[in-house]
Amino acid sequence: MQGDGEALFLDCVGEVAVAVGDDGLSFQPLHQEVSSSCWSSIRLQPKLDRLKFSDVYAVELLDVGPMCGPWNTRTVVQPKRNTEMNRFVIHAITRSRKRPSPWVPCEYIFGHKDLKTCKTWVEHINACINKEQDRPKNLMVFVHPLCGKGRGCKNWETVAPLFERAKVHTKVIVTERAGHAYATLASLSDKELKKFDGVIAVGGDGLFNEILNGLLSTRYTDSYPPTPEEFGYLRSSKKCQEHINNGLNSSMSAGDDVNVIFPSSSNILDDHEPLLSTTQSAGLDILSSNTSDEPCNGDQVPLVSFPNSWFRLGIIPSGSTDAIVLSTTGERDPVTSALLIILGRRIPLDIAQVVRWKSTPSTEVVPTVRYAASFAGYGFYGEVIRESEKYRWMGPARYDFSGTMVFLKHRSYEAKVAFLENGNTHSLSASAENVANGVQTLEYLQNRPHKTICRTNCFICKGTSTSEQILEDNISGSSRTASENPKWVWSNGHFLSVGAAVISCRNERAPDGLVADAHLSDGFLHLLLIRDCPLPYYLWHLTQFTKKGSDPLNFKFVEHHKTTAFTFISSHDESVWNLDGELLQACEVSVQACRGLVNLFASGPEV
Ligand SMILES: Nc1ncnc2c1ncn2[C@@H]1O[C@H](COP(=O)(O)OP(=O)(O)OP(=O)(O)O)[C@@H](O)[C@H]1O
Repeated sequence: MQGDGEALFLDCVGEVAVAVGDDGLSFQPLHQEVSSSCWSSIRLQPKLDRLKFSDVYAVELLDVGPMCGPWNTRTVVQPKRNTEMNRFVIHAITRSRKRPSPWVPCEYIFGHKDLKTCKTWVEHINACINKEQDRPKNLMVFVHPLCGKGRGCKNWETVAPLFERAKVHTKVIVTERAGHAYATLASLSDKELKKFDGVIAVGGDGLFNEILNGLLSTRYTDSYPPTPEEFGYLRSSKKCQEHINNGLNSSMSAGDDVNVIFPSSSNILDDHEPLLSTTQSAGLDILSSNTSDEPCNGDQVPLVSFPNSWFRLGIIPSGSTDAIVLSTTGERDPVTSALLIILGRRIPLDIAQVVRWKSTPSTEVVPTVRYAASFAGYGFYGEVIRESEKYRWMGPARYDFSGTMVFLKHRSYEAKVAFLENGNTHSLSASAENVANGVQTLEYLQNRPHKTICRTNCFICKGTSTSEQILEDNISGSSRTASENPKWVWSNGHFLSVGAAVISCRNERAPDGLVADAHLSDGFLHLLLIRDCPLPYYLWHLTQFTKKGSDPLNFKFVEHHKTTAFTFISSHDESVWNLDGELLQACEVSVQACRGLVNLFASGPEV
């Protein structure tokens, strides 16, 4: 099988010499008649002569069956068309050169007169693909049956055979209510969780957000976001201490005064939102072994903590909003996502940790932790989600309808925002006085930083310190790393919206996303403060998002700060936040970017 290779018959191509290399197979046609045009027959990539094991997800022995010669050569090459042979098939992926993002399953069917030869090839290729690192063997899959237009189950049925073929075991749970996935994961013992290589959401951003929160609620034990001194929650540490003393939190350590370690088990206190209610039993057999046989862990430190290098999350896009999938794979395609999962692709993802200190100005301070993978937004963004709940019967169209209603109300909210200014990171600021002037000046346009788009193998996310990166940082005026002495900068006034994008948040309405140059794992949030401005300017700003290559942040009433953390205070009674499309009532929050907190089955967008 090495060297010059063994002669096999490749369906639709003819006789080829197949050789096994370190990282894949190579094919050489044995007859000149097998021209390059034939090589690019329907099943193969143009001019493909090599198949990498990293792109192969299964190999199977087939029954004896017909093999076709080259479909477009005039000369008949041996053996003749439709000769019966012993066969085996290699299942792999293919991509088009023009549009590399969608991954398409393809088959290479090989034939040989001798069954034993076919069996030996299958065993050998299987051994090679089993050596491929990082492929999942056991996954927990949550299917949201009502997501999108009820596509969840159908999408899972479409991709499930790919997992079966690749021998990836799946434990499938069809969700019965909002909060089901959260409750299952939050109450799952670490011993049970460790049996899985990852969790997959067959749904939209909302289901993914639930899974994320269920996993992190008790397993991420780092400190709260930093807050400015003026925020004044020194008293909160006392509050947290009371919770610990009451036994609500077992893994808290005495940290600094303000930013104490306090995992979101405090969420138990809040039963108004499905995600925050953990008291309801998930009613699943996987929970039956929950605590009884958990190995004794003296320090009560969770066995599974985040970040870690082994566990991954995946999404089979099926929701009405699939911004996380679009921003991390470049496609909204269940098959592409399934193949990225099966082949074990990996990318770290920043997560926003959002601590709600108060839900309304009159309520007590009770810190509650939530996590968002794509976006946290207030004002317009929160109102659209709240309004859309009234029109659930409309399906996904409710977002357009409520967006229009909220836009026409043109409501602004008085708030104070403080963000950490990190040395060289760029800030494009508006001031309250000149918002009515609309777009930015020519000087701004000339000085604005160069955009570095996050792509597959993004050097900014990898954090490598290459000379190109230093050069790029100099050109862009931005820096990957936070400054050692960041300072708090306050921005007060009336805002139409306040939003923090963790990733670009591409979606079908906004092809470049909310922030085109946001990165998947650079450790930064993009804080967007939209000051009150005349309605037509706001409309102009919003419509810019729908055009590829436009600059929606190029308005004087828009502030854009690349930061690692911010704090928000509003005295508004009905303050609501939109976290990955899910509602959270909160008038005081602190937010921080947690760099690479989780890993995704993805390889970055090929944009
Ligand atoms: N079986 C279920 N019944 C009702 N709601 C569910 C169920 N399973 C999950 N949910 C909740 O539905 C919400 C939306 O889920 P998801 O994002 O997957 O779908 P979607 O179609 O994009 O939804 P939406 O349009 O409401 O954002 C999430 O908050 C999730 O917790």
